[in-house]
Amino acid sequence: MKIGVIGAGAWGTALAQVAATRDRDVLIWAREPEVSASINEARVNAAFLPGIRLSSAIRATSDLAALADRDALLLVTPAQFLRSVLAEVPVGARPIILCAKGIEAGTRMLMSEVAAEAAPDAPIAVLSGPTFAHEVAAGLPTAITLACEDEALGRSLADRLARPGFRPYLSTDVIGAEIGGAVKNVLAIACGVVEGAGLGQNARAALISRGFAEMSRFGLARGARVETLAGLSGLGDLVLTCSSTNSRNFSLGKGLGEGRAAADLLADRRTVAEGAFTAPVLAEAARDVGVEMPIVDAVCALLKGDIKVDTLIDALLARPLKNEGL
Ligand SMILES: NC(=O)C1=CN([C@@H]2O[C@H](COP(=O)(O)OP(=O)(O)OC[C@H]3O[C@@H](n4cnc5c(N)ncnc54)[C@H](O)[C@@H]3O)[C@@H](O)[C@H]2O)C=CC1
Ligand SMILES: O=C(CO)COP(=O)(O)O
Repeated sequence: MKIGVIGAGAWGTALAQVAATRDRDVLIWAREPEVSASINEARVNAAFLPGIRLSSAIRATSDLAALADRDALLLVTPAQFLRSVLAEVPVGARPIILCAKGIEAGTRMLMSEVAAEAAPDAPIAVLSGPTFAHEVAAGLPTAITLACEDEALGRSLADRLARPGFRPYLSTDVIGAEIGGAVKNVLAIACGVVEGAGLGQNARAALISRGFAEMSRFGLARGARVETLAGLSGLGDLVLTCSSTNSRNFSLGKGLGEGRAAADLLADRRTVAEGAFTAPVLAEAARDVGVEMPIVDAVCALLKGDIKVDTLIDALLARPLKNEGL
């Protein structure tokens, strides 16, 4: 199975590196010609994954047509660009593995729903979990969920990607795997705010727990399974991303917590903080299914610049007491 990777940001590059540990022919599409050149000539992705020496089995191209000979495609552009990129690739009936974490603005669609529209004949899998790209590319031990409704295809894709240090766990719950990854990015912004505002470790733990309750309420309303939400792609990724400034979403939140404006923090960024795009569309999607997500609403308000951090924290803490259950 010849693997093609579409998107040469940090995560696409790390996944190409994973595929290339056993495979002598991995092709990655980079939107930026200078990134293709850097991978092909210097064996490094200086723009998006600096400091990692890349396998000589990875070839880069900036021509999407070059992916025509690939047997399976990993889609690793940011979520808001999945549809436009798929429109340019004649995917046909080749399996696609969706790796972006987000919800499409405007349509409120999950990535699998976008892909089903844009590449209707392609079998779909989702790859999502606690996976900082730098650690994966450096070969550090990592576990991840690979969800595919077709169990036999899921198994063959997992076998194709698995390495001793990279363990896919199989699931058939595509929606559940996607919801965990999309929601945790917004919650990571909230945890960053707690850090930036100096609110302490108790507050961070409370936010992870109550954030998980929000993720679960929304996930269950959308048909996700409990064990997926409590697994690698849900709780696992929530804990990782809420714990470290290695997360772009957590760092964005930290800046907000320190009182900086979202517009300033987001201006001129080359790397993506998906939670900033997901937050408003997630809040709308939650309202569609009648689910309360107060932490997500708070992140939206902060990103819009509608409210100051102190006022927001006071409002969250003043909410009526309630039962802990969902
Ligand atoms: N970096 C990480 O550790 C992980 C990232 N992800 C997810 O992978 C997805 C991609 O993130 P990263 O690789 O980190 O990106 P990145 O932040 O490293 O790079 C940004 C990417 O956006 C691409 N881009 C910019 N404008 C574009 C356009 N108009 N059309 C298509 N692509 C465009 C750039 O070419 C580049 O590949 C995101 O959804 C992210 O949440 C998932 C797991 C881990
Ligand atoms: O998804 C990730 C880790 O699983 C990466 O998180 P950030 O996008 O916040 O850096």
